[in-house]
Amino acid sequence: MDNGIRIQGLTKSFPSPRKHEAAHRVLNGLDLTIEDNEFVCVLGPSGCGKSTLLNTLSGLDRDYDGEIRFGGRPMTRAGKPPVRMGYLFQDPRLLPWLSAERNVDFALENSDVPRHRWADIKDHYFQLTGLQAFRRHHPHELSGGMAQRLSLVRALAIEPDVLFMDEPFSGLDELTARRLRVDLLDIWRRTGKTIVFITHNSYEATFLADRVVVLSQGRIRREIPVTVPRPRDYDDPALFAVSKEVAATFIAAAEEAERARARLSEKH
Ligand SMILES: Nc1ncnc2c1ncn2[C@@H]1O[C@H](COP(=O)(O)OP(=O)(O)OP(=O)(O)O)[C@@H](O)[C@H]1O
Repeated sequence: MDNGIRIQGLTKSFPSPRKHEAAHRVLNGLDLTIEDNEFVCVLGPSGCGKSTLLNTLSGLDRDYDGEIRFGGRPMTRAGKPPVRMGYLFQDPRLLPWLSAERNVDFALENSDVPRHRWADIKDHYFQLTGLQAFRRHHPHELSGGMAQRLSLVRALAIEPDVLFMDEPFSGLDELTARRLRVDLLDIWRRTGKTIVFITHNSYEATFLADRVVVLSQGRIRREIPVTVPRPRDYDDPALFAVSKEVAATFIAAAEEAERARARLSEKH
C-alpha cells in the first residue's frame, strides 16, 4: 500500500483571545509531498507551526482548510484516518501505574491488531529496542532513554504505516539520543514506514532524513535533500556541509520570523 502523504494548501488559524483581533494564521497554504517510505525531518523556529502541522497530519486536529491525502486516500473531517498512525512525543507519555508490557498492551487494546499477534509483535520490538529484561518494570524504574524506547515500542506495536515524531529525542543526553537514532533508522530500514520527524537540531535532521523541510511562518522556506549514503557518520564532512546549510536556512527563517513579530508589535 502507498503511504505517501500529499498536503495541498494546508491552512490553519487559531482564534485570537482578544475579541476584535483577527485570527492567528499558523499554517499558510502549505504544500508538501512526502513519498511512501520516505524519512522527512521538519525544522523551523519556535512557533512556526511544526506541531500544528503534525497535529493536522495525524488527525488530532481536523479543523483546517486544504487537503491531506495518504496514498491518495483523503483525511476526512471525522472517522478513522486512512492509514494506521504511530506517534512519539518529546516526553514518553507512559501510564505510570502500568508495567512496560501493559503500557504496550494498552495501545494494542485500542488498535485493530488481532490479539493472536500481540505476543510476537511485543517480543520483536522489546528485543529490537533492548528492553526484553524490563517488560515487568514500571516507567519510574526506567531511565529517560529506556522510557523513550518503550514509547517507541508502544508506537510501533500497533504496526503504523506512518510514524509522526515530535522532537522525541530532544530531552535526552546526546549519547542516548545517538543510540536511539541508530535504532530508529534500523527499524525504518526493516519496516519501510513513512516517517515525519520534527526537530530543532540540524545535525539530527541531516543524520536521519532523506529530506529536510525548513518551515517559516507556516510555509515551506526550503526543502534540502540529504543524499549522503547510509550508514552516516556525524564526523563525515559531506554530512556536516549539509547540516551547515540546514542550520543557515533555519537561522534565516528565525530572523525572518523575528522581523515579522517586530512589525506586528509596531502595528499594535
Ligand atoms: N491550541 C492553540 N490555540 C491557540 N494558538 C495556538 C494553539 N496551538 C498553537 N498555537 C499557536 O500556533 C503557533 C504555532 O504553534 P506550534 O506549536 O505549531 O509551533 P512549533 O513550531 O511547534 O513551536 P515549538 O518549536 O516552540 O514547539 C504558535 O504561535 C502558538 O502560539
